[in-house]
Amino acid sequence: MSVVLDAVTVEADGPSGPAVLLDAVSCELAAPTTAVIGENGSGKSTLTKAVAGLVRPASGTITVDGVPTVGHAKRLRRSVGFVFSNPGAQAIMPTVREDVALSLRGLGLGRAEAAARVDAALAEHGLTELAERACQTLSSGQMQRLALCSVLVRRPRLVIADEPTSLLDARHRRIIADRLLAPAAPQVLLVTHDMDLAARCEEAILVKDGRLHARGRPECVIAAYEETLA
Ligand SMILES: Nc1ncnc2c1ncn2[C@@H]1O[C@H](COP(=O)(O)OP(=O)(O)OP(=O)(O)O)[C@@H](O)[C@H]1O
Repeated sequence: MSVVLDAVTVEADGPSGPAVLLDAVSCELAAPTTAVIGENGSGKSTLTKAVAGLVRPASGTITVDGVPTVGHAKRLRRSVGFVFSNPGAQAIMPTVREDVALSLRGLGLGRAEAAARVDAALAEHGLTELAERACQTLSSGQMQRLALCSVLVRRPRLVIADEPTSLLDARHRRIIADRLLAPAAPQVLLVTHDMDLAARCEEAILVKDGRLHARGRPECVIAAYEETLA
């Protein structure tokens, strides 16, 4: 899918008038995997939330495969999945299985097909044994795997994941990274502070002070990031 940002500015109320969180960002993101890197507070989450239609630009436009993100939330939800950086906020159903199953509502699947898809997704994310557990009893890392599972089970064409491996142990970090970056996986827009993970993407962008500071091969963008930190 082609994600096109054209002069996107995002503002929020600040103590002395509107604060600019994103400042006239323009780019096209069409690589199978794109890493979004940058310092804390640089605007990475704001940018990805705007692409998912969760944040409304003050000016400029964003289109996903030609569909504007503003005013097309329902259509966007069919093809774009968003994994939040605080996974606890994402689980809404009492049990793990119910939470994953809820994601399939509205897709028109038969009961047996939906149940099979939920079982397969739970197994892929190492959650089978936790299927009947109350979501709120999961550890942070288990909750993060549930958040990703609940998004991927819908088979979105574009997955936007905000630091999806930040709470995982080394084994699960590798499993989830391999899954997200697999050739047959959906297109991925990945916010991360893990430079090894960023380096495995096809492309990277560097956000600095709400602006697009660099874009290109991950190794070049990571080098540009390191220069800004020097
Ligand atoms: N609703 C809001 N109101 C005011 N300021 C906001 C709001 N949302 C975000 N900000 C500010 O905008 C800036 C960018 O935030 P954002 O969450 O996009 O950063 P980030 O690059 O994802 O950071 P991190 O790496 O820490 O997750 C930060 O200074 C943040 O405090």
